[in-house]
Amino acid sequence: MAEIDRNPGIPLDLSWVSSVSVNLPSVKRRAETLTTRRTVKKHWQAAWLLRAVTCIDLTTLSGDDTDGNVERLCHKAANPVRTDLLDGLGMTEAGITCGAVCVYPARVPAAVRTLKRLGVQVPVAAVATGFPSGQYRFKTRCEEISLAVADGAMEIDIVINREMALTGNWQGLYDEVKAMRAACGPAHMKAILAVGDLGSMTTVARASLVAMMAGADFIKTSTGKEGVNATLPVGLVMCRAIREYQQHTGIKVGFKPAGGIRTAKDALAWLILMKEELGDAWLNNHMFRIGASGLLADIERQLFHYVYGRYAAGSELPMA
Ligand SMILES: O=C[C@H](O)COP(=O)(O)O
Repeated sequence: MAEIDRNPGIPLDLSWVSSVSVNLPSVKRRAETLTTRRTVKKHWQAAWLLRAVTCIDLTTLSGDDTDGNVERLCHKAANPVRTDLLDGLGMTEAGITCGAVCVYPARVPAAVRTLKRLGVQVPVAAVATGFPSGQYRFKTRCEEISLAVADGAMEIDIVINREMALTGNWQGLYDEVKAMRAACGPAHMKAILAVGDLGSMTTVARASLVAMMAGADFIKTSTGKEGVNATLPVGLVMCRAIREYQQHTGIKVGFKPAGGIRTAKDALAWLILMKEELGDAWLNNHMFRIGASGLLADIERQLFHYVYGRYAAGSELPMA
């Protein structure tokens, strides 16, 4: 993401924040029609799926992560699609990689080392600030950011303080996110709202705005650990907040749905949402990421089908 502009943020505008409200039935209706009114034509699907691959933050966030499995993840992020499939699609020279590798702070050194050894420009994203709950002291949450940046993370996925959003303490939330943004230094910051914890779509829309006002370069739906994670209706509300922020400030903020996105069909639905609500400027990995631990396997299976006309046996796509 190095070459794109950052979001410098703006002063907190409380009257704008409190003026926001969401009409839930109309959001649901719109989300339902998104994938029925518009589909991706068969002969474009492989191209869209390859685009989705380049937008994946290939993720492992498990208690039993080791340097070994993080190294394997980095190899996969550097070469996400088998060479024969790329040959079959005429994309051998396209240099397709995932958007980033996303890991816990303790795994950043292994990820940075491995990607450097592989010689690919895939950034390492670290979750930080007491991910996933954020229930830690402010000082240690900020220190986690600085340590991950010092270890070479170029992107930081912070979690917001849910209590502040739930109680409408927008000034407190703004101050925290702004301080986190300062701790990120040159690293790009994605603000995870943990939408499944926020109780209402209006709170999601207001928290989206406050995070952007405080300087978030991306807003992200979920940690993947809440009961409800990325859904199209919530994505729609967040994309509209991004659009409103751009209309008022001229600043483009990126979007990252994450949590439970597992199928090629899901990936296409999220791309359609981006195209319909934000336009082509968001159809790239500078402005759009999909946080996922298990999505790539299904995309590779669909690409195999596209190239060979049949689905692969498990043994034919072992890396997936
Ligand atoms: O930030 C990424 C999420 O933790 C990934 O969630 P997932 O494991 O459900 O794909």
